[in-house]
Amino acid sequence: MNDPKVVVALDFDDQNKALRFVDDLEPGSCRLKVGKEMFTYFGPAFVRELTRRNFDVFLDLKFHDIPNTVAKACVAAAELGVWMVNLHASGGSRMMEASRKALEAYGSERPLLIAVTVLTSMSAEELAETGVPRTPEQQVLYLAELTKRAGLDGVVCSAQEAALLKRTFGQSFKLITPGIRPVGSELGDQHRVMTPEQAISAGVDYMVIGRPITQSSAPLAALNAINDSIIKRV
Ligand SMILES: O=C(O)c1cc(=O)[nH]c(=O)n1[C@@H]1O[C@H](COP(=O)(O)O)[C@@H](O)[C@H]1O
Repeated sequence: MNDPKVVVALDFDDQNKALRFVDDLEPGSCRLKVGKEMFTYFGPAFVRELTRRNFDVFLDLKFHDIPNTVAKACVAAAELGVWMVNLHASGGSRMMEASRKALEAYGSERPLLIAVTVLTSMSAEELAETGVPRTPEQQVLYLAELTKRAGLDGVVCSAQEAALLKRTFGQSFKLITPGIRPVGSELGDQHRVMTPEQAISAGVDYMVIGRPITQSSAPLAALNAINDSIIKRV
């Protein structure tokens, strides 16, 4: 596969277990995501080990801080050689623009810079609880607009919002969607979910999938089944 669509979320608390899991994977069949749990336990060395094995790594630390701090954190991610890095769009356009500019020095080698809109675990009620006076869909659209104007590569959103965002912002604006659940798998803490086939049909560029693969009794078979299910639609 030239451009694997599945980004496996490596949310393990044991590095050796994670690496044994990765031993069975091919860089051509998926990309890998390192998030807050693994990065806090195992740090940059773990990320370097994955890039050494030729995997594209999405460093998912969802930066949200003052513009100078986030821009420098994005540079640190570029130094690590990751494929993609993210920040929270709600940090504002000045923070996003500073980060984009800081990555310009890396030219075509720079990581993709992606903004999180509304977390896929959030329901309408939970979003309202944070003081946002919009539906999740309206807020995703609002933050995606801010992200596009700041010149970032795309957003993290739910696949439920993908068709609307592709229509509004065009094909080149990348959509990365967690909250993916193959038919029959448990929702866990996710709320705004879709199946892999639905997500690809909606125009999603990359799907982040964790527990349905990593917690499966046959993880490789679970990944292969997802890849097979979307291959006709890519
Ligand atoms: O940025 C992310 O990756 C992310 C954004 C979001 O809105 N929702 C979301 O679930 N994620 C991440 O995507 C992964 C989803 O994992 P599973 O729910 O196990 O498939 C987790 O590692 C989350 O941290």
